[in-house]
Parts: sequence; C-alpha cells; structure tokens
Amino acid sequence: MPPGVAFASGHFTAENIITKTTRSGDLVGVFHDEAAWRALPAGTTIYQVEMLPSPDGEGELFVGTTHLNPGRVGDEFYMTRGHFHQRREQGEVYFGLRGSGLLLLQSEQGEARFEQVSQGSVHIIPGNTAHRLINTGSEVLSALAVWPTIAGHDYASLAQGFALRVFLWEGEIQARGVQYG
Ligand SMILES: O=P(O)(O)OC[C@H]1O[C@H](O)[C@H](O)[C@@H](O)[C@@H]1O
Ligand SMILES: [Fe+2]
Repeated sequence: MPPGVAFASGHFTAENIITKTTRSGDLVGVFHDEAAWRALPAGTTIYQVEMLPSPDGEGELFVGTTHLNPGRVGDEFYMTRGHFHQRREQGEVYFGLRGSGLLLLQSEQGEARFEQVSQGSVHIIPGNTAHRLINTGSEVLSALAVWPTIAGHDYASLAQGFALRVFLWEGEIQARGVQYG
C-alpha cells in the first residue's frame, strides 16, 4: 500500500513516519511580543511536522505535513519559524489539508505577500522565496509540502524576521509591516 493522507485529520496513513515537534521554547526571537512569549510555557507545542521516509540526494523529494496549532502569542497568531532554502533556487509545493491560514512568501529583496491556505488550496513557492505558515483560524492548520531533498533550510537569513506580521486586533485579522532598524 502506498502512503496516504487522511483528509479529516491531515495525518499520514503510513508506517515509519518521522515526527518533529517545535515548541514555544524553540522559537526564540520569532514572535513580536517578547513578554507574551516568555509567559507561555516553553513546552507548549506550536507545530509538528510529519515526514515520510525519503532517500537523500540529487533529484529526490521530501514529503511532509506541517500541523500548526491555533493560538496566539500576545496578539500575534502562531506561525512556523519560516525559512529560505539553503539552495536558494529550489522551490516547493504546499497543499492545504485542513484549517485556514496564510502562507507568507518573501523575496530576497524583502517583498512580502500572502496566499490564503484552506482545504484543497495549492501553493507553488518559487525559488529564492522564503516561506512561513500562519494559523489565523481556530482549528489546526495542516498543509502538505513537497520539496527537493537537496534544498536544505536557511534560517539565519531571516534572523531579523519577515517584513509582515499577522495579528488579531480589535477582533480582526490584520497584517502589519514591521520596521527593523
Ligand atoms: O522549517 P520550518 O520553517 O520550521 O517549517 C517547518 C517545515 O514546514 C514544511 O513542512 C517544510 O516543507 C519543511 O521543510 C519545514 O521544515
Ligand atoms: Fe521549504
């Protein structure tokens, strides 16, 4: 039997799944409101990534699903750390499985834009584009991703953060530009 995905839960129906959990304490400096981040228990799960086992090497693909919990740090919605690929030219495809949120995309020049993620949405992330998932809903946001095994992750280039942040302000989902300096 080839591996499958259960649409209702977004979980893989396969054996030998590799799971990585990212907790609040792992996300140092990621959220805008540092005091609110400190107030959150460090063991709070923000997201989990399930991956199918995959061979490594040129031409091979990773398949993984990110399950991003609903919640906020202060007013800011839970989100993944986000990254460029180490191999900048390598792209990726996201596919929305459940929940609702935003895919934040940012060029190397710092131009940022969003795509709405919902069940069945397909997102083509071009090369040279940083990407982060943001859960703006009240359910778990799950999205399946396919990317080249050679792509790698570059987190350091985003140490200053993305150019846009998403908050719940006065009951509305609002994106705000961030001034760094
Ligand atoms: O690496 P993060 O920014 O924490 O995102 C978590 C994961 O999300 C997706 O599944 C990506 O395809 C993975 O490559 C990434 O590791
Ligand atoms: Fe990626």
